[in-house]
Amino acid sequence: MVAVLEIEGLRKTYRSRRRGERRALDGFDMVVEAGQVHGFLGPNGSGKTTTLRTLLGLIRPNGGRMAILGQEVPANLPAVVGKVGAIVESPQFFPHFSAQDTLSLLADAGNLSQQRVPEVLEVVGLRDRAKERVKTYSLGMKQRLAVASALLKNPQLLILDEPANGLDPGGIREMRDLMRDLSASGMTVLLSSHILGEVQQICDSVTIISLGRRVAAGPVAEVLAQHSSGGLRVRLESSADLPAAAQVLVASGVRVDIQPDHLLVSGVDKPSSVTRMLAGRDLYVSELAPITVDLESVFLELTGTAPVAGQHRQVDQSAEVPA
Ligand SMILES: Nc1ncnc2c1ncn2[C@@H]1O[C@H](COP(=O)(O)OP(=O)(O)OP(=O)(O)O)[C@@H](O)[C@H]1O
Repeated sequence: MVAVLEIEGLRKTYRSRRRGERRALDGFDMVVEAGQVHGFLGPNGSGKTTTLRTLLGLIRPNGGRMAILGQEVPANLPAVVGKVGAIVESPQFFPHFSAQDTLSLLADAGNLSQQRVPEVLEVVGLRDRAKERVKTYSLGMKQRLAVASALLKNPQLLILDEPANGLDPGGIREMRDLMRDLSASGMTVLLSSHILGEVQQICDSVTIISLGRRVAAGPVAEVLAQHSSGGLRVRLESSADLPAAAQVLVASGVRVDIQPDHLLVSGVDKPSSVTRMLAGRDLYVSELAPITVDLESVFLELTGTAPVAGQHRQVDQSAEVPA
């Protein structure tokens, strides 16, 4: 696999009079391979936008290295900038311009073919409103215009910060299909999002950032598997047999948690051994299912941001740099 994007040991410290020196990125690493839709996930303030802005040369890092399409950036940014489309934070458009005029202007400014304008308007579903002023657009329509502007140059790498922001459920689904189509056409997509169910459906791979450091990365299925307990849910034909079944399993060295209508079993090599052991004692299994984890629970565990009853979590992910 070819890496379209590589980040190693990226560091960024912000200085302000009020808060002193704060570390937003603390040796962050990320690799995005060609043709993937890659999810970039992290709690508020964990360093995602700082990473993307640093990558695009908008802010200067304090250390580490980055490469886009094999070119070290920011040094070689001019050589790759034409192959990277990005929306980082909500872009602002002239409110009195139509989508068509906006894109036409951007195409001119970027020395791109005007033919791309109707093509991208069609792709993002704005064709029928293309001649109306941007100030009459809904949030979701402005978001679609932003994606259209990033697609104008038919980039090899598309970077989208919260692209589903403000989209209705139909729009979210269209955005999902659009990203799949773009990826199928060979484009690599880096997608920063907080909608984890969506990320789990769209993305091939993910990087999770917390406190300016990578806490997980890899294909979505692998990240989920690494954090799955490997446990099983076991139901019996009769719930009255659960205590007896638990005794049999515990005696064979398996960990068992008795629930009202099933057992949670962990530490089993082969699920079939559970069925065999219990059937040998005339206890019959009616359901044996692996306990699955989703991206949201993995994210909450790894970033330590699961809600705690009675507490209001304060959002501050940057760390104070010791004097
Ligand atoms: N210009 C700035 N000056 C000072 N601190 C900043 C600046 N920009 C960002 N920070 C701080 O850096 C940390 C990381 O912010 P960043 O915007 O990268 O987070 P994020 O992961 O994109 O968050 P969100 O999910 O809320 O968009 C935060 O603590 C933020 O307050």
